[in-house]
Amino acid sequence: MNMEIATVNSLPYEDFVNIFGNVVEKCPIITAAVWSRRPFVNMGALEAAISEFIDALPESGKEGILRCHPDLAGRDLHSGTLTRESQEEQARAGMDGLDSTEASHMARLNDEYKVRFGFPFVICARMNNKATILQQLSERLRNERALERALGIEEVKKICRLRLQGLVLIDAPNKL
Ligand SMILES: NC(=O)N[C@H]1NC(=O)NC1=O
Repeated sequence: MNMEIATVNSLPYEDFVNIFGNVVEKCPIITAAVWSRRPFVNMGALEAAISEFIDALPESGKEGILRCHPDLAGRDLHSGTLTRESQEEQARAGMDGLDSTEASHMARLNDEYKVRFGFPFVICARMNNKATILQQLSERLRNERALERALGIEEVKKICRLRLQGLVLIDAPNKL
C-alpha cells in the first residue's frame, strides 16, 4: 500500500489525470485540481481531498457534477456510449437486463426526477440492485431539492470510493 501511494504521488499530472480522471464521472477537472494536494499519505487521503473539493463547490457546481452522470438504464446505456466505469456499474446492478415494463417504469421515473430537480437521479449502482434502485428512485422523487442535491452528492462520493479502490487493486499496477 505504501509503495502504491508512493507511485501515485510520483505521477506527473498528465498520468494522474489519465488514471484517476473518471473517479468522479466525466469530471476530470476534480482529479486535475487535487493533484496539487500531493503527497497523499494513502488512498484515503486522495479520496478525502476529492470530497473536500466537492464540498467546497457552490451548489451550482454540485448540481453540475450530478448533471455529468448518465441516467441509469438510459440512452447512453442503450447506445453503448457510457464510460467504461459506468457501463460496468450499471451492468452489475442489472440495468442492462430490464424487461420492457421495468425499462419504461425506470425511464418515466428518471424523467420525472429530472423535470422536478433539474439534475439526474444518482445512486451508487454497485451498492444496489434493480429493486432497490427503483425503490430509491420513487422515494427520493418526493424529497426537497436541497436534500436531493446533498443525497446525490453523497452517492457520487460512494461511486468515487469504489472506483478508486478498483483502480488501485486491479488496474493501477498494470498501468503505472
Ligand atoms: N445516474 C447514476 O446514478 N449513474 C450512475 N451510478 C453509478 O453507480 N454509475 C453511474 O453511472
